[in-house]
Amino acid sequence: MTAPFAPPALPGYEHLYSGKVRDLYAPLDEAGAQRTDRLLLVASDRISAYDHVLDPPIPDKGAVLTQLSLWWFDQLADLAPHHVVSTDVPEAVAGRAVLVERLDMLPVECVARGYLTGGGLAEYRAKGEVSGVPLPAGLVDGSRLEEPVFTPSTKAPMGEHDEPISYDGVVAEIGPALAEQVRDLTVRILLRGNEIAAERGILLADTKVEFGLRGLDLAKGEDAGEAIRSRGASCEVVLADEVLTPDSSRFWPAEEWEPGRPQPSFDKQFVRDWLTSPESGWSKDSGVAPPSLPAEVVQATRARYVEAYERLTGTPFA
Ligand SMILES: C[C@H](c1ccccc1)n1cc(-c2ncnc(N)c2C#N)cn1
Repeated sequence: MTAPFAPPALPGYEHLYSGKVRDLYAPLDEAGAQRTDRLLLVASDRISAYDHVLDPPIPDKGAVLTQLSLWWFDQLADLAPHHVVSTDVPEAVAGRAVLVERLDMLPVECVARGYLTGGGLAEYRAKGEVSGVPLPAGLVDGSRLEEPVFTPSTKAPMGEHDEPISYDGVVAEIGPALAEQVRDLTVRILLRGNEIAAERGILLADTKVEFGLRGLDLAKGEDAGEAIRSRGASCEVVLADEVLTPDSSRFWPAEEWEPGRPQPSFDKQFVRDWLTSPESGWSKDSGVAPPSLPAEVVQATRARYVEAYERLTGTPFA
């Protein structure tokens, strides 16, 4: 795997954690201690495909996806409160970072699928259902589902794949009231997202959102899971992380939708096509890091991120 791109040191912040494409920091107080009420969520220009972080980064990808997520939080504000506090962030990450309220995160990756593909399609082909929800016979890759299906998974440790869990598994984790609330919210977020995106020529096949709790007030040393199960139902559920971006959702160009085959990705198709072409000299089953992307693939991919932002928001990307 290509050496991961080191997240920038940010004076006044402590780097906590890096995912494939995002970095998490804690703001420090005057005494240099971590603030416990805020986090800085930074979107890098890194892009991943076939489980590899690719090289080079895509210029402006972090900023485009941050600005898109902020726009979606506004579009969804009537469905759920969100965690965004401010976009007043260090110059080094201007436009691609958000100061957020630190929440007690629910240990569930909340996924809703409006179209059948990927892991959901594989489960359907094996069992005729997905996440315990029976589906009609005869569905194919890219079939639109009558209504979105909630297909949650557990949060896997860094670098591992999330494990699908049943709705009952979610109930066991966070209690029946919260489970119902996050399932309904996740489905409504995808429906709203598609109402808006479809008009602009983009289909959101599926999305992953994360929720946190406001008001849990964990005592020192208290087990978060126990507290969520016992008191979580009386807390406020807050939409966190990023929302309805090409990194958290499958973006498909609507005019190319054709059930019965893998759908082209709105944003990652140039990368996938090049990496799987003879020109790259790479094989996705090789287990070795992919070669660096050619400049024209980088630029074409940047243009697709910008195009998605401008189509959805109706605003030029500055
Ligand atoms: C998965 C995501 C992540 C982001 C960036 C880099 C790696 C992972 N993450 C989000 C929190 C988090 N924790 C407490 N309160 C919050 N408001 C949030 C948020 N968002 C913890 N991890």
